[in-house]
Amino acid sequence: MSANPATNPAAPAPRVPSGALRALLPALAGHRAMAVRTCAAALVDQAALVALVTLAAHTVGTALLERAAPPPAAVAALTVLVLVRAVSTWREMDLSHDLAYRVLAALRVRVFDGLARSAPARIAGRRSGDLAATAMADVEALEFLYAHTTATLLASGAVFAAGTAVLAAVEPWTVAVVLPVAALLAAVPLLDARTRTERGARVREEAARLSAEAVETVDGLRELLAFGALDRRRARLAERGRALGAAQRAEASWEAGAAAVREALVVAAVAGTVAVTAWSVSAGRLPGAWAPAVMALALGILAPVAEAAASLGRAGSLRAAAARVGAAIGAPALAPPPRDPRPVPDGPLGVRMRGVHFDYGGAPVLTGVDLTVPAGRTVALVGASGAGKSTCAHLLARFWDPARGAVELLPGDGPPLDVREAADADLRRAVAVVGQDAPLFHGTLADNLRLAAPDAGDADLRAVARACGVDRIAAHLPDGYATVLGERGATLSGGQRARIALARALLARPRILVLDETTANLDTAGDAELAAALAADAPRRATLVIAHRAATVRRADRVAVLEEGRITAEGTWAELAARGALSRVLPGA
Ligand SMILES: Nc1ncnc2c1ncn2[C@@H]1O[C@H](COP(=O)(O)OP(=O)(O)OP(=O)(O)O)[C@@H](O)[C@H]1O
Repeated sequence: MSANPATNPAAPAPRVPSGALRALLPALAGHRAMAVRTCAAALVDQAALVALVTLAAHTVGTALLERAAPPPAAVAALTVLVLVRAVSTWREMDLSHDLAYRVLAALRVRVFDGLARSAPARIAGRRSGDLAATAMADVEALEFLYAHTTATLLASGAVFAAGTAVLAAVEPWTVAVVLPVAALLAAVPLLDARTRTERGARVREEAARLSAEAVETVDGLRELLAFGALDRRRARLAERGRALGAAQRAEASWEAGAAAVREALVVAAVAGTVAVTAWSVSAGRLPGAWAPAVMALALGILAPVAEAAASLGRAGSLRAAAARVGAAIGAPALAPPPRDPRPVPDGPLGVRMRGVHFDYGGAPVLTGVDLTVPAGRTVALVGASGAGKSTCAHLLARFWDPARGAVELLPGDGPPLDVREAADADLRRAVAVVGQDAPLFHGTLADNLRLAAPDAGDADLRAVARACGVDRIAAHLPDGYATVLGERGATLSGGQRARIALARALLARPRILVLDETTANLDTAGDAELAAALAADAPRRATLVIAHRAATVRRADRVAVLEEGRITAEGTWAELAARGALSRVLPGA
């Protein structure tokens, strides 16, 4: 079993870059006016409370000494302060949460943009549950930072400064008690900032792991059941849950310790203030009636400092979440948008890979692929499993860029256009890739078909659906094309999903179509039916077919063999079969 940092204190703590919290603060920039209003409300809220307790203490002290009812003006002022405090508390909470939720909504979109920009390689390297944790739980955790920390810190600082000035004017010795206690309160979260960050990072990491395991388990429930692996998986989930619990417990007990230290400091401040005030009264420096007010003011300005110190401490444990969100937001684009995008010319298009080298950060996958699919032609790409065929498909659609070489669009007239320079929207309209298990989305069958062509009319939709056999699927669904498909199309068979995925691509009328094992889930008759659907307007597009099935490959105009990272043979089926170039990659050819 792997060492668990939450249960094994010797394990290296997750590394969190410094400045992670600060790096996210510009997210407030778009909401400056609201942030200022939130800080103002927090300031009024805290100031009203300090004024209220100070005035109340003074009123009671005076009434006791003079044995007289408090004057109506003092009662009225106290009433007003209670009302101001009530309204400002409501206003501060309302504004701070409004601000926090607006910022979080914008952050979620930016995290999604970052993932989309760096997908799909990034997604391949991380588990989807982990990504979901980043996008949702980490962003959610930051609510505390935006809603509670920033405004609390500023307001308590201002109230403390003003209160200290008043104390200094009335009885300077009380400042000698208040200042060191406030300094210690502020220092506690700073002193243990590093370990606090590490503990917070462990909690978030364990939560992300648990989320990844849970998503994977639910996704693979059928396989786990079929292979009798459910109990083992359950035990693993329980272990992950325990690890998360241990990390949370470690964080909570430290938090409890920090709270106890804060309380002890406040108690010391109470004792010190009582002693100093008594001494001041007995020395005749302070009128007796003022003593309760001075004590109330001293403690009243320390309470927000203690609260701010607690917020600062909790914010420190959010550093890991902030770092992950920041990393997702700042993820570099794997296919950066062109600086000076060029439109993709109208008319027929071919596509060419020229000297393409590519790797996923490890061993080279493609080492100089030269492959041309002319407009109006169909080329089949064959190769052993893992040879890099899907990688070629993804490069053609510009999910990634080659390390060396180029992918070029070949217009009927005019020079080749490097896909790195093509306007993204034009490129997406021109090129479609249909994989073996293209995911469907929660929504109606018609919505799924219109994914790439939202404006396609009903007549076009039905014609394409008929050609791909999707009309027969719709006929068996309760509401036909208006039937809501389950998440990822889970209610459909693999072959049905393949038909819908192909119809979805054809409806968008791509000029370059890449079929990556699209019909692998279909029987021979289904494969032939989809081939006929494709043949109908094959002359008006360039088609690259990646397949392991001989019948599918045979229909192509030309066949290219991908081996050891490059094209080792190319020609018609008959030519290659005669040379024996296909037998290695297509058994029986
Ligand atoms: N996202 C990824 N990150 C890292 N390595 C990857 C990634 N995708 C593919 N690979 C690796 O790149 C190599 C080529 O994979 P690719 O999917 O292109 O092969 P393929 O020829 O399409 O295989 P198959 O016929 O089995 O689908 C393999 O070694 C694979 O493990």
